[in-house]
Amino acid sequence: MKRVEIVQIGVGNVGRAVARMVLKERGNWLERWDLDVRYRAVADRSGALGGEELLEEALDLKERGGKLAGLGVEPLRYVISEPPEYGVRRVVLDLAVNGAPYPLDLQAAMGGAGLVLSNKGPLSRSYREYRALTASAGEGLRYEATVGAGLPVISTLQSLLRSGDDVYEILASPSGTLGFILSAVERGSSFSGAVREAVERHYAEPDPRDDLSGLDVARKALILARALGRSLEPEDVPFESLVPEHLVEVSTQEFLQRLEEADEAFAGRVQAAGSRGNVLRYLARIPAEGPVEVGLREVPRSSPFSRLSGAENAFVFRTRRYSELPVTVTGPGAGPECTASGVVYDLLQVARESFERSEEVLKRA
Ligand SMILES: NC(=O)C1=CN([C@@H]2O[C@H](COP(=O)(O)OP(=O)(O)OC[C@H]3O[C@@H](n4cnc5c(N)ncnc54)[C@H](O)[C@@H]3O)[C@@H](O)[C@H]2O)C=CC1
Ligand SMILES: N[C@@H](CC=O)C(=O)O
Repeated sequence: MKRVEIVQIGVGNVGRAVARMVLKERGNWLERWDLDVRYRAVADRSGALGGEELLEEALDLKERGGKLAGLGVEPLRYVISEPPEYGVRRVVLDLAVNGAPYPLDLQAAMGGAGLVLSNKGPLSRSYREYRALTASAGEGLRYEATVGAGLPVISTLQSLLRSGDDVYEILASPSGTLGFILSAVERGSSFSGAVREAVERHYAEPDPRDDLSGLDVARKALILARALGRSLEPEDVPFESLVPEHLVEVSTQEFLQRLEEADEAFAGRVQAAGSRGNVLRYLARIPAEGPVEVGLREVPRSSPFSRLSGAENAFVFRTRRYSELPVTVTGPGAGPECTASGVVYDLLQVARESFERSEEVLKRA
């Protein structure tokens, strides 16, 4: 039997969907691939809860907004520092937000653990830190869910590059939240109502201003650019904010309460574009060379981006082999269930490939 242990950082909307999917599906993995997947720990900001005894209770507690500390935790760094039992493969799932887990991700990767990310933070720090993480994790790193949630975006890009194609540029509408808000306002919803709905559907980042400011799109663009082989720094991807100036500094709670203050101006922008026969979409252009562009664009109704609705994303890959008719990946680009699918697929790939690699080494010895 091939034994795998998960250390999961982050038990938010995506984290809980992943844990529930693993608990539901793992019987099939055991039957199909002889893969025995268990939780070593789940962690939030208050610490790491070991084992599976209290896992269901922990998921319910987090759903209600509680902290794992209430169930008894140890520091996550202790769990990461302690190697798994002999023969057990560890996979760390970083499903937290922003860059804080980076040192632990790096430590885990250096210790030989697999690393699966939906968190864009660790891959969108300085280029030096990006290289340190990707070089340490090697083939054990997967990050499909960081761009386009469960859509096959990173894997499409990698398969184009690995098969020897030249990717000239990627054009994308990569924000579920901004796509949802812009298409809802086009249909007559208020900006405030659309933002609140994107939050309720768990499309948005914990602070929705990280979506509205363009930061989340810029991070995705940086991840794609780096996957294309470009050694860019975060400041090489400037982005255009849609957050009203006077609501930048207030708390998240106050921001959500005062959203109505932005309704009129936002509706005005959308209507102005409409009167010219266009729609607004928040887009990214990632060329193989030259500046990466991220911002709000007015696009004609004939553009494939204008047809996107709700949390739908689109990624258009223009390459040497696909120049006239580009490769396009489209579908829902946000939401806990879709994102969890991407994470769980990566987890299985990392785990199975890790066993395959060691079988090859044994065969050669
Ligand atoms: N919600 C979505 O549709 C998608 C989300 N993502 C990414 O997945 C990640 C998780 O998203 P959600 O679950 O929606 O957010 P969330 O806010 O519901 O959950 C994040 C969790 O991470 C925990 N956390 C934050 N910093 C931590 C740290 N240093 N150590 C341990 N735990 C920490 C928080 O306590 C929180 O429970 C984010 O990075 C997000 O950008 C990616 C694709 C789609
Ligand atoms: N907040 C993000 C979630 C996925 O990355 C989005 O809305 O696209």
